[in-house]
Amino acid sequence: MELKLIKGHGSGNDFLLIDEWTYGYIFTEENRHDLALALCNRETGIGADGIVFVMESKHADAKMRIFNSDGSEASMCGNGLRLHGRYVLDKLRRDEILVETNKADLYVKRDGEVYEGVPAYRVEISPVLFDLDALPMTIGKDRLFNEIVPELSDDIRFSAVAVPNPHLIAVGGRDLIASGEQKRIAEMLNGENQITPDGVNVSFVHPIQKGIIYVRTFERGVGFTNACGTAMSASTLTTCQLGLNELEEPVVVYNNGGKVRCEVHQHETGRYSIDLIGNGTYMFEAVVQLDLDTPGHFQLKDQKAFTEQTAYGQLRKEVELYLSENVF
Ligand SMILES: N[C@@H](CCC[C@H](N)C(=O)O)C(=O)O
Repeated sequence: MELKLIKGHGSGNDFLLIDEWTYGYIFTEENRHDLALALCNRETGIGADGIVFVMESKHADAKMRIFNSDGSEASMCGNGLRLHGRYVLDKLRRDEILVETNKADLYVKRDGEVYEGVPAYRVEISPVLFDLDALPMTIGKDRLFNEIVPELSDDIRFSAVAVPNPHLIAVGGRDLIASGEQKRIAEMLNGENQITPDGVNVSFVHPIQKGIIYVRTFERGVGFTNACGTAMSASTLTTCQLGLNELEEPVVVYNNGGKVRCEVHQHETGRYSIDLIGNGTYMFEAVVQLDLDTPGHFQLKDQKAFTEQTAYGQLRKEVELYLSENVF
């Protein structure tokens, strides 16, 4: 069959966008898993952190499903939702839509520019759950906020939150980022283990100054990525709870692939939601010729690059300079 796709990214977290809805592709669950494994491989495939599927929704404007590069499905993806949302906003010629995801219906809105020539999209990150059962995480307690978990480290404090995909967050100085501990702990928690049997996204956060943080994430199902939208949202929330940032105030979040803005809201019921605002940039479109039974043997045809990457390249250069002066 011939499969049309767009490769794009949110903060350098790159995805293949496949529109099942418009093109009427019929996939089984196994097909989606196999496509992610085959096409996301950076050596033998096209290369990406995951596949974002655009689907029809029975009650919302569209539906998103996200598969990590290892073929596993995630319940949510913040950077992927911006890319998906941009595609659907353009398709429906709207400024705001509601997107069905695995566990919630979330809004996506156009929101000015994140940088000159780089349009921004605001997406809702919700629900926010603190019970460790929601991750799941088993350490003999119900919640984890800024505490040492002896099974993980003697001196790094962790907080856990599901948005609703699972996140473990440590906040500290430049030495924490440079420690090498993130890889060790994340690999342990994403291998066979009793603490996080489904794996977990692990982020190390460096507060640069009030209103500005840096986040690096080891993603479940992928490994280190340039950025993870749900992780940056969850990390901003944790810094607010620690008193380092303010609720309702924009926080600039630097990452290895660019920067976004996050705003944490607390509602009357006490529940939190987070707005994640950043780019959804297209890199190229192409047609993939493959047999769904053997997606590893594919042919990439009619590849056409989008020029909008140039403006993003400028943003990225500025971010690299900022990070070299303030983080590394
Ligand atoms: N990069 C994503 C999150 C993708 C899913 C994650 N790896 C998981 O398995 O939970 C984002 O931008 O949020």
